[in-house]
Amino acid sequence: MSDATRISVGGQYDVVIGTGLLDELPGLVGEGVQRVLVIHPRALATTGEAVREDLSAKGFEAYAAEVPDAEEAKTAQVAAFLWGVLGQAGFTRSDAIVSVGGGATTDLAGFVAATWLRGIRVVHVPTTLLAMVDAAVGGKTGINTTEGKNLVGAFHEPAGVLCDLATLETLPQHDFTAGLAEVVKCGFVADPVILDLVEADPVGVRSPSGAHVRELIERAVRVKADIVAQDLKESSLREVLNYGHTFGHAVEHVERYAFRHGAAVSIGMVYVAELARLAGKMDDALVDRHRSVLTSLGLPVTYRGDRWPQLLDAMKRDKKSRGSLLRFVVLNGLARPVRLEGPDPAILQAAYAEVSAEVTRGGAISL
Ligand SMILES: NC(=O)c1ccc[n+]([C@@H]2O[C@H](COP(=O)([O-])OP(=O)(O)OC[C@H]3O[C@@H](n4cnc5c(N)ncnc54)[C@H](O)[C@@H]3O)[C@@H](O)[C@H]2O)c1
Ligand SMILES: O=C(O)C(=O)C[C@@H](O)[C@H](O)[C@H](O)COP(=O)(O)O
Ligand SMILES: [Zn+2]
Repeated sequence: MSDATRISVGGQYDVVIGTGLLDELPGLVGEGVQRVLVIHPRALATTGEAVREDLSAKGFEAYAAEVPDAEEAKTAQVAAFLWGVLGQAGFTRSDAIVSVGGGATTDLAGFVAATWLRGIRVVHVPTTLLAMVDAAVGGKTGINTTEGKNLVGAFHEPAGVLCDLATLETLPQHDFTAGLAEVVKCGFVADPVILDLVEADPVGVRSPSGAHVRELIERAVRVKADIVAQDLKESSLREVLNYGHTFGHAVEHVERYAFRHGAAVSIGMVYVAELARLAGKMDDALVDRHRSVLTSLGLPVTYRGDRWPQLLDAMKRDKKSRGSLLRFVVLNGLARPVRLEGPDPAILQAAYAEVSAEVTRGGAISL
């Protein structure tokens, strides 16, 4: 009997969580589809080829394209390479893409699916914790430009998301830990039981086989599914999923993606908690809870203190900005997200001092 959990995203598609799910892939790719392109990163060459062979055995004209690992894949050049593959193989509007990989791969493959012939079918097979709980769900796709993170993209929902938990077994520890940052984010913005579960067993949840890991994945997916079902195109509510990302994306950009996304978001959540405290919206205990939960998982909560002009510049290009107005998602108490618009530049910098202070005292935890 299947152990799968199915979480519907607004009745449009399901996120399936379990093991041995690949049998479901041909059905999700769809009956009328002739050609399928499996897009996978270098690190998953064997898995990507196995998926391609399986689809081929099921009668599809199946191709595979290898892309660079991690953030190096999210470029216009790599997207153009994939458009070339699709063009040469003659992909039509009734053909499909399957992504097999982490969030960088699902973002890229989703973007290529959104733009090829103005939109073809895509199925995501996320293989990192972060991609399962966040990137593969909700239809945000994108690539980076020289100026910043995810600056080019489209909303393009998948036809389905298959989260095979067995794939997490080969994920390096630091990537699994980075994914926990987005799980914790869901705890702070919407589902505090997530925080209780992490606090009850911070060591156990750092392993894919940890007792509460599946529940954490399911809870985080439910948070995301519930929000994107109400506001796919981020006209308002969806912005809460960007908690910690204004500063986090700036760190990623300034560090030229040497930090994993989840690690940068971890620092970004502490930054925005400090900002909320300075704006009179968050008490000390909740700020401390950010630091203690994230630190207990081995996530970083500090950043070097000598990058303010670059960080501020990068934050201005955040998608929540409006004109010259910086906008942040902050918490006005646990699971009560609100907007903080155009904060006083003095508290913006003071919050930075709070996350950078510890670097000089004892050194940052890095991932
Ligand atoms: N679209 C969204 O809603 C959304 C949400 C969150 C994050 N993101 C994006 O997701 C990206 C981060 O995703 P990520 O943390 O999954 O990182 P990633 O995709 O960069 O993957 C991390 C590394 O793990 C490798 N890998 C993937 N699966 C593996 C496995 N099972 N075993 C061994 N190695 C494996 C990858 O090749 C890569 O080197 C960022 O670009 C971020 O902007 C998008
Ligand atoms: O789904 C969303 O909406 C999110 O904001 C989820 C984030 O975790 C994710 O990193 C997203 O890619 C950020 O989007 P961006 O619009 O700030 O580029
Ligand atoms: Zn994120």
